Amino acid sequence: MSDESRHSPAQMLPHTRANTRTAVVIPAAGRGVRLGPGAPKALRALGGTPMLIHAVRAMAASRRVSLVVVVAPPDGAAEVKSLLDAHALPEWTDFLVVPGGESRQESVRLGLDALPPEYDIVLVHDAARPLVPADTVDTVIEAVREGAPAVVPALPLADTVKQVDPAAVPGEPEPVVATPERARLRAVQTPQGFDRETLVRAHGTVTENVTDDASMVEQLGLSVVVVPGHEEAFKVTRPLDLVLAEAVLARRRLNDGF
Ligand SMILES: Nc1ccn([C@@H]2O[C@H](COP(=O)(O)OP(=O)(O)OP(=O)(O)O)[C@@H](O)[C@H]2O)c(=O)n1
Ligand SMILES: C[C@](O)(CO)[C@H](O)COP(=O)(O)O
Repeated sequence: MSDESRHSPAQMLPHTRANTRTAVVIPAAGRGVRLGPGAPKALRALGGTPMLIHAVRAMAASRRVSLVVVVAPPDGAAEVKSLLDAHALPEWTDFLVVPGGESRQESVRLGLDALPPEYDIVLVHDAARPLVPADTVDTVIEAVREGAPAVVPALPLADTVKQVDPAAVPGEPEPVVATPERARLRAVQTPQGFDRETLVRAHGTVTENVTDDASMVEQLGLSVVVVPGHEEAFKVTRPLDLVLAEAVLARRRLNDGF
């Protein structure tokens, strides 16, 4: 075979995943310690509706999402299933509920284990990011369909970031060891999108605790790409985030006229 025929233009096109089915795993099993005392974070109200329901609806708003797997607090799967039964979802979206684990990573893996075989694109979305717009979800799915094994939505940073000495004395001022160039940094959100086989392999390979799924794919030596995130996809972590989320929701309801 000549070099030309071995590298014909068709062969050089990135592998695309045109006839695909997309599922979302929503880890919702966290306690929400940083938000303060109360029910598990995903079940706390935002605009009178549990945060988890907002997150599920945000995923189901994309017509490409046909299954949502909710990973519930370990002893709360029945309660979460009743909640989902009681709140309307679009008719094109099914859901499953499974109990979660001790860490976010373990909860995501338990969600992946429950995925039926016909789904080849998997998104992982924090229940704690209830207000991500549908356009962001679609942008992530599109990039995976076009061939990227792992896709993260992200935003440039507004603050300068300092790296501190890991050996700093607790309670004492922390010595700065570096200032990474801000223009090259991104604050990463969810949903993160994956070719299913890649994500399953990452969760089966990486054993150390990490803070997002895409970093596990990076550890496999595979490429991860960034697409534009959205300001409203912020994570509800601390009490002030909940104040902001209520304000964003109120603004949306005003704009939608209800
Ligand atoms: N054992 C865990 C821990 C976290 N999560 C989920 O992972 C997402 C991101 O985690 P985070 O915002 O840290 O939530 P919590 O762990 O609940 O927060 P905290 O660390 O303040 O307790 C959340 O949707 C959370 O429910 C999970 O499914 N299982
Ligand atoms: C996955 C994530 O939302 C990306 O920013 C984030 O790392 C989750 O961190 P958390 O401490 O578990 O909330």
